[in-house]
Amino acid sequence: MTVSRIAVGGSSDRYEVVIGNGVSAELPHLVGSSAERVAVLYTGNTWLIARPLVEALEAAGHTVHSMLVPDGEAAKDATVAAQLWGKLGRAGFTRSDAVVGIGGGAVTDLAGFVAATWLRGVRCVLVPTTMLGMVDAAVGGKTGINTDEGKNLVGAFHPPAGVLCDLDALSTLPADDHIAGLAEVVKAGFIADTAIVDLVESDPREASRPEGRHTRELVERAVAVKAEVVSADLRESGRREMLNYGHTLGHAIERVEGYTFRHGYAVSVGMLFAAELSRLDGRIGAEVVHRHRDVLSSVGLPVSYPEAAWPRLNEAMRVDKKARGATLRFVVLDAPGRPALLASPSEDLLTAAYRAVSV
Ligand SMILES: NC(=O)c1ccc[n+]([C@@H]2O[C@H](COP(=O)([O-])OP(=O)(O)OC[C@H]3O[C@@H](n4cnc5c(N)ncnc54)[C@H](O)[C@@H]3O)[C@@H](O)[C@H]2O)c1
Ligand SMILES: O=C(O)C(=O)C[C@@H](O)[C@H](O)[C@H](O)COP(=O)(O)O
Ligand SMILES: [Zn+2]
Repeated sequence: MTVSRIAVGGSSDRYEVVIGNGVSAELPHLVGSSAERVAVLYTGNTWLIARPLVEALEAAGHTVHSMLVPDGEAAKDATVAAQLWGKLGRAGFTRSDAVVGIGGGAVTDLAGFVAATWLRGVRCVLVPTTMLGMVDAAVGGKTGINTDEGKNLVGAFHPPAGVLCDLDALSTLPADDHIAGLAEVVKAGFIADTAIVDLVESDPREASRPEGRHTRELVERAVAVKAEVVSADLRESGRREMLNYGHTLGHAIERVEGYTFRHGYAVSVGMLFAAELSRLDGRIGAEVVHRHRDVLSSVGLPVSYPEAAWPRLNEAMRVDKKARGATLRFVVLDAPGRPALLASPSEDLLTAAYRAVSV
């Protein structure tokens, strides 16, 4: 059994992302012996994965508090976080105790946020169970919840103590959720490691299946991209912004849809929009835009959105975290593998780019 270990962070906050089949068995070791109490956050869809891990933690001598949270984006809500703070308080969680998140990106974002805020920060271990969670959400220490005003508007940077990407978990993931995760994989390809794009292009059908022969390499390569970027710039004061490629429009779509549209799907449309912006700003040729459209649609990701939504999307983009005052800032490409920032594009440019991705 091959296990890959990708280091993230510097000397003071170093942790590993462990990738392989069966690696969630390492959970008790990562939680560590100093934690007496362990809160395990899971959803109805991840209980079968969480139950043996809860039993392993109990066998290791921890008092486990299993905490069911709502499925999907409904978990990333202030009322859910407040309920969990109440449970931690009533159970007497102290600074030596730990929080574990077992689920997709929504659960790991919530678990990280609760761990970051409880007593101003306790140990957190993440066991992502979706493709998207493994390649992106659980890595890098961005935690957060949504508000009515926008996506991830409340949160904290709180790196986990470790991340266990157990590829076995992907066997029960619905196909649409696997495909949504491929959007962040392709993103890592276009911003940094174009071998990822080559790999998906070489066999889109294989890439679309969790058990496909390229899955492990896609996870490893995307995690390596994220690890390298967040190790250099945890708090997003510069370089990390590249990981937001496709997210300015993507988050606006999620908000306009009331957070019912898969994050990965929204990012897919958002990436095509960012590619069109790059082309219209004279940075890349039409062939790079075609490459985006072809590779994203080849795995079943959406590449267009209704034209009539533009006024609402344009307004929703204003709360993007990369904005500075009234200045909108977009991650664009100078070439595949060379991201750049575009500040204050004109309304005409934005409208033209949207027209190119709308139906
Ligand atoms: N913090 C970050 O850096 C970061 C990065 C990317 C995305 N995100 C966030 O991640 C979230 C999206 O994550 P997601 O795509 O994993 O969605 P998700 O967490 O909503 O999970 C998708 C669905 O899959 C189900 N599921 C999870 N694992 C399963 C399994 N093994 N078998 C069967 N069903 C399973 C879930 O219950 C859910 O219904 C968004 O909120 C996004 O903002 C955060
Ligand atoms: O880790 C990052 O940095 C990213 O931007 C990764 C994104 O894929 C992710 O969706 C992130 O949650 C977006 O962050 P936000 O700061 O734009 O809310
Ligand atoms: Zn994302």
